[in-house]
Amino acid sequence: MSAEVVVHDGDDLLAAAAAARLLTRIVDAQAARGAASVVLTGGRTGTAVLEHVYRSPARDAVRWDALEVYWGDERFLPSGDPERNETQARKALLDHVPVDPGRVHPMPASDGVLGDDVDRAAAHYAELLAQRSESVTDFPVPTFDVVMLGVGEEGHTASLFPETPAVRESERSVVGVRDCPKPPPTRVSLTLPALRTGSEVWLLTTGEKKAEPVAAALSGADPVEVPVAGATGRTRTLWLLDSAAAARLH
Ligand SMILES: O=C1O[C@H](COP(=O)(O)O)[C@@H](O)[C@H](O)[C@H]1O
Repeated sequence: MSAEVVVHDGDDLLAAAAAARLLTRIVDAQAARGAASVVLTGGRTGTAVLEHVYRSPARDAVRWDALEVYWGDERFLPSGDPERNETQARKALLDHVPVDPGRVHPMPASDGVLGDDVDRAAAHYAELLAQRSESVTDFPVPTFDVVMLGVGEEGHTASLFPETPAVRESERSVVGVRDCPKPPPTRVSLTLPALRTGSEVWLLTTGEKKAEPVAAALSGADPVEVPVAGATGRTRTLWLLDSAAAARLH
């Protein structure tokens, strides 16, 4: 299945349009199944999308108490740290809508009950996903209606960086990641096989620095070298770009 690419004229327009898509996808899934499940991304674009969801009048069409929320990756920092993807998502949206706290599933923090062992944190999140698995796919993770992901300048997605054991992982759904080239160095990430269980995978990114990895991924790069090239959805892979990030596409 080929990827779809939608290019918007500017980062704010991209975030607004992606927010509209996300609201529609959640409402449709809830109408069909009574529930919806999303995987959030960190980063500027992913957070801007959540801010737009919060500002949209259509947010009231969502049954927030019937939404399962997961994360694709997390910076392994103390709870509440402003650099945590969870903290940013809560500030942008989750603190302002009536989500069911029992359905919001942040990755562990480095000062939590599991201690500061990132591998233990990853195993714990993998167990949480396995317990919520509905066997829609061969991998022990829940049904994800939408997996939202960002793109790093060197082609990383979630916290899967080029040429690392994490991007090569094929058995586990969640891994601890150390020595990341982008700070903070220690992170927790879903693996490519886990991300690929998503019904729809959306890659959101903006800016000229992302043009090269975007072009490489869409030209069929090896995911070990350009991890975002390996992030595909079961029914849809959708790239949502601004003009600058799309500049090297032909
Ligand atoms: O560190 C991270 O960065 C990427 C991309 O972020 P951006 O600000 O360049 O859009 C993000 O996808 C990932 O979740 C996050 O942990």
